[in-house]
Amino acid sequence: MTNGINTREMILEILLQIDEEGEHSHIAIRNALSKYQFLPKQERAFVTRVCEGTLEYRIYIDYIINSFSKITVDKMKPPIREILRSAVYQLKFMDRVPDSAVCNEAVKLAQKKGFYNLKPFVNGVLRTVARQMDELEYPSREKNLVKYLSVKYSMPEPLVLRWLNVYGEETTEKMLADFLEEKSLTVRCRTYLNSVEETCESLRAQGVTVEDAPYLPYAKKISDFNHILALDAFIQGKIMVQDVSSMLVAEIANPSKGDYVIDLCAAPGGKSLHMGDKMEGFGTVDARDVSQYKVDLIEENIHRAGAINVQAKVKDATVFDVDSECQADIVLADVPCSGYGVIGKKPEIKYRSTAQKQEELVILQRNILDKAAEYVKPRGVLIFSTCTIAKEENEENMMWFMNNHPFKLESIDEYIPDELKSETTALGYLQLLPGVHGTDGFFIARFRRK
Ligand SMILES: C[S@@+](CC[C@H](N)C(=O)[O-])C[C@H]1O[C@@H](n2cnc3c(N)ncnc32)[C@H](O)[C@@H]1O
Repeated sequence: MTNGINTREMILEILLQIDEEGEHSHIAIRNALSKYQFLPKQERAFVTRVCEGTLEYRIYIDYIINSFSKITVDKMKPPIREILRSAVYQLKFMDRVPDSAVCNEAVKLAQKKGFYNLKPFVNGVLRTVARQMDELEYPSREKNLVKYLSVKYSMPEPLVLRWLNVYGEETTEKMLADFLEEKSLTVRCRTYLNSVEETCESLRAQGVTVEDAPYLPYAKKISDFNHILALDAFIQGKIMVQDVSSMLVAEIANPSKGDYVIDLCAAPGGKSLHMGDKMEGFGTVDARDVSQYKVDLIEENIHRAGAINVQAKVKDATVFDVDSECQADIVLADVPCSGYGVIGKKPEIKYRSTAQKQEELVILQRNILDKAAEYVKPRGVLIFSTCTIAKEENEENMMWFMNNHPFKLESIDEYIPDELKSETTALGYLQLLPGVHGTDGFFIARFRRK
């Protein structure tokens, strides 16, 4: 209990919002923490870790609970289920709170939420878990590889199976392990108006640890800070939160100073602003997205960056815009996708994916690519990118596009670091895999209009 706010209750509310109301985890956590701004740093960190950890390890945790409870997790009332899950996360993965306190707090919370008669059940399950979880037998790797990987890395079986078929056992396991790794935040130091060194000095002066991120000299990993909103380098627009994989998009697009660039799915504006910076304030980046809410996010970033050559507009990329026909030197189609490449940052993605959603996404992506093709000038460039590792959304869409539009793939080797060059980059595309390339999972293809 801190200043009248029960952190366990906060955790429960956040988890229910994510699971029952479908909220994104980072938004549910951010909203709850900004409501209780006076919470000390340590308590904020505790709430964040328990929420994120409970979500990341849900399948693993449910396996433990189901091994000791007569009622399986899927039959429990949602508040009881989340109270048990978050308590088991603390018992299994955190040393900060003694086991007995974890159990007592969970029982008290169940009572407070009106489940007086379930107090003995919550108490019984948690005390048994605390006593016996280390002797629990997990699925056998030899007998059932899919189930073993699913429980160990808390990944739904259909996704494990799909990746085993595409990427094989070794790569799949590397990706699964990487999704659960805690990572520092990656930022792009804007080189257009400041030197990287000045920006790093400003960060270090505020106690931030700054390390090199892979591949790009202006990409840095930052840690040891309480809130990014309090960092001068952030307030002054010297850094943008962006994964290296996403920075590679502007490298591969390689815009020239006076270009006209259309970014069809731009919010919150990471790649638009990067391209604007590479154009050193000249030319125009038309940053579009489907709703005013999304465009407001781009505007916020344009304002913070003080970017003069990026403009944000509401425009639905599935609706043909006659005024843009054959106008752009470069079109970026960074399309909405399944997001499997960023499961490490948004763990709820793994529990929400279905085959039907995936099929609908491919239809939407092709619809957007059809329009994107029309906006590229003759001999202009189209960049197609996603933050996923699904072949249907990446390579298969790329092949479909080439077969249906007057474009050809073009080598990206001159725009990327040597470590990333391969047979596919010589052809014109790059699939980055988590745990293999040290970035989020990401796909980028570069086409030239004939
Ligand atoms: C992968 S995100 C874009 C990230 C962005 N390019 C960046 O670097 O910050 C995909 C975006 O597509 C947008 N989107 C979805 N459907 C759209 C549509 N029909 N027209 C335009 N944008 C759309 C979503 O709102 C979302 O912001």
